Amino acid sequence: MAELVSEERRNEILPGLGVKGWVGVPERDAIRKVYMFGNFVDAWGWMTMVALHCEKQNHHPEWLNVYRTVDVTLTTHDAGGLTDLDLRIANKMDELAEHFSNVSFQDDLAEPIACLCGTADSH
Ligand SMILES: C[C@H](O)[C@H](O)[C@H]1CNC2=NC(N)=NC(=O)C2=N1
Repeated sequence: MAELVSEERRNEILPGLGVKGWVGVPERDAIRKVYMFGNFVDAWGWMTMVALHCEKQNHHPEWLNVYRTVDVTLTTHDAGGLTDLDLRIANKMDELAEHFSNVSFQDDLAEPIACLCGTADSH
């Protein structure tokens, strides 16, 4: 089974994801990003590309689409928190979003990603 990301690796990786709009989820060992695409078709197209990738990896996001926004939460249910699978999928999501013009992310989400540094120790 995939292991929770170590504190050392969190300190190394999470700040970079934070710059790209990923935040921590209150009370959960999970990361979240709200993408805003140019329109619904782009949002859905991106979700389709991501879904095929996730199915291949057998690792699936919690996500919600409303019109041109996609609110994504990543965590590994089997492990009860963040694993490398989540970090890899987060990077893949950002990479696939680059195929679209006029994409942004919501940057006023509450919880800074740094709050997840060290969370692995408490499990
Ligand atoms: C049986 C199957 O491998 C598991 O249920 C997979 C499927 N996709 C998953 N996705 C996520 N996000 N977490 C999991 O623990 C998980 N487990």
